[in-house]
Amino acid sequence: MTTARKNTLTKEIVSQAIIDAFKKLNPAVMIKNPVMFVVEVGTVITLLLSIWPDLFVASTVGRGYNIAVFLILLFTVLFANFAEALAEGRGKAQADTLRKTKSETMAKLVQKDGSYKQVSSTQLKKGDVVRVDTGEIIPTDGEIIEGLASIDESAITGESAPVIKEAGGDFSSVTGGTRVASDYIIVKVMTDPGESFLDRMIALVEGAKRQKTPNEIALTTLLAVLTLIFLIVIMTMVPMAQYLSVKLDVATLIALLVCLIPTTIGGLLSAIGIAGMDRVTQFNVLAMSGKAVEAAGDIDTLILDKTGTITYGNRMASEILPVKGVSSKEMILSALMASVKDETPEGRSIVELANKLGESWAEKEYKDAEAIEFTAETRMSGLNLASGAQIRKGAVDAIKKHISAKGGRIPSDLDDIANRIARAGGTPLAVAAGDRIYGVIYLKDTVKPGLKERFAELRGMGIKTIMCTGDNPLTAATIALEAGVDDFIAEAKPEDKIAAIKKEQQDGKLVAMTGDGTNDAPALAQADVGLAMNSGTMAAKEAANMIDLDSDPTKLLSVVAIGKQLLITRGALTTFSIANDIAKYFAIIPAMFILAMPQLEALNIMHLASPTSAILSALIFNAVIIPLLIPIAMKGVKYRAMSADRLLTRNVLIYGVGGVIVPFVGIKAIDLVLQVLNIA
Ligand SMILES: Nc1ncnc2c1ncn2[C@@H]1O[C@H](COP(=O)(O)OP(=O)(O)OP(=O)(O)O)[C@@H](O)[C@H]1O
Ligand SMILES: [K+]
Ligand SMILES: [Mg+2]
Repeated sequence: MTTARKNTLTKEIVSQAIIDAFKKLNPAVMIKNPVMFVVEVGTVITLLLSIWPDLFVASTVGRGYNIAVFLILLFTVLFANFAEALAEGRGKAQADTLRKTKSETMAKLVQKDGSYKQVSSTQLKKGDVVRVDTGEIIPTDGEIIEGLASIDESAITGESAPVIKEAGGDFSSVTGGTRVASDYIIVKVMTDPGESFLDRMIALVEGAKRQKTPNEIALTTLLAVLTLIFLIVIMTMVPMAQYLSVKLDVATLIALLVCLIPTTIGGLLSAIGIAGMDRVTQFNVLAMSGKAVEAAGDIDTLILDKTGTITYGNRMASEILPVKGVSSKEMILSALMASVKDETPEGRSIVELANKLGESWAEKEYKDAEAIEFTAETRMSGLNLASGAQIRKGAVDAIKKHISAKGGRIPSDLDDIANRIARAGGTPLAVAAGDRIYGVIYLKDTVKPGLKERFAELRGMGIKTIMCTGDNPLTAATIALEAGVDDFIAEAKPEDKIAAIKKEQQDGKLVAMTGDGTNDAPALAQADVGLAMNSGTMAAKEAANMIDLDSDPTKLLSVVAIGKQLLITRGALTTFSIANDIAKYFAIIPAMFILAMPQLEALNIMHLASPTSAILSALIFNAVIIPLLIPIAMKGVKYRAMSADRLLTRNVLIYGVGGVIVPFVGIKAIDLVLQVLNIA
């Protein structure tokens, strides 16, 4: 698994966050966080009370008390703003590193007449065609339409090993900012200026485009409702106090309100969200929205493509086997003829092998032949010669159908040869010319290491893995066994992948899918979380809501872990925050009514020194708990792959019970300090 890029909190990020904390005091900004907005209103009122203590009612406490309450409330709001600013600051730093890779480059725009015109990469529009030679930077995201080259993607992925990219097939898309290491390529620009994946990643990480996620909106609403309820509770206290002929100071009422509303989670909520998104980008995954990251935390089923995901995918032809009655030379030649115009990696590897086996075919022979492109629908490719002869290669069942339709017969040993290849986990391609099948090509593929353990880990989290492949059942079964997936679908057409996703979704399951090919695009769009490989086609990346810049589909497991961690962190701190408030009842209520109802002394289990000290201690604790929890909010609670309910009980214990106990200790400690300093 790619180690996350470390994101240290530098001095300038912290100092900038302090400045931003003050800037965020602007009510127009604060209103977005209802809980903290109420605290800000309270701060303003206590400021007025510090100037005119008798503003509302004749004040029974000194000006000093009002000033103390005002200052503590001001810091409560500043601490909350600081937490958010810190998270944003870290995101901005991350965006700056990304922006550096988007260096401004000159590009060779291919004109209509074939000449090149030097333009700046920022002027390239969707549809433009540029030529990139060895050593040059690819100016923006696009698809290779001509040529083959090795691309150094280290600027984006940090991996220095160049990857082969070529026109056609699933490895044809290139990302702006990467460099052509050998040969040249002609690239069709696929994104408008400012719309490239990097631009979107930067906008997202900077929080500019970070719209609230469903989970966050729900929680914010809950917190707003809680705040409203406590506001009403406090309002009803005024007549009650009058009835008891107890004089209640406005500053004390505001202090009680702020202690009771969920300011701890209210102050940390956005920091948790921003930090969660930030963790995703640290894993080199570009998430289109926070929603996608959270959905990843709730995934039940993972649908994985075989070729290029579970296996390395650069399937190479390793043997060319004739059926009985066909000479090896004839078979090799027909395999060559079926592949000379096949741009896919499979096709190229067959030509290479045929050439190595001593066969070649003069270009003039097939120059005007019609190329039949491979598609996931037909699962065949080949040539239609000018003479009318048709040469095909493809999935065995597809070729059988093709030959039977021509009235040809199926060789008796075809299945044995094909099944032997499939049982070895290879992909057999049958080859036919006219109405005759000549033999089978053995496309070799290998399963990526370490998958078995990762899938077992997912199973531990209650996530089911399904391998979905266009390949034949035997090959699929062999690979599925070797990779250790829970289930597989063979000979899957794109609509079968979508059907599999819809079936799971109908069972109320959230489905995540990785893919890289164009035939994966519709399924990636249908899935709740679609992770496209950066090496995949643009169509796949456009359809997905996440892109893995390292093109490592097992990265989805990290994304799932991050998504889960984000949800758990938010849940844990909310539990802590609510639990937190219980202790404050014991600190403040007795303090407020002790004079009228001495029997309330029984509630003063912390034996706080005096009513004012009790209230100030609770208020100070309520403020400092926010910065104290910033590290957990930013790093996320420790997350280990264990079953969801075990994890839940663990967190309820720590943050629930902890949330009740900690304030008692904290408030008592502060009360003692206040005594020592004999402030109150
Ligand atoms: N270039 C090609 N020419 C002819 N047939 C091909 C070619 N590439 C693949 N095939 C055949 O088409 C089948 C389906 O290909 P497809 O890419 O949809 O699935 P896959 O690559 O085998 O597996 P996955 O769906 O996991 O990518 C392959 O199993 C193979 O038999
Ligand atoms: K509170
Ligand atoms: Mg494929």
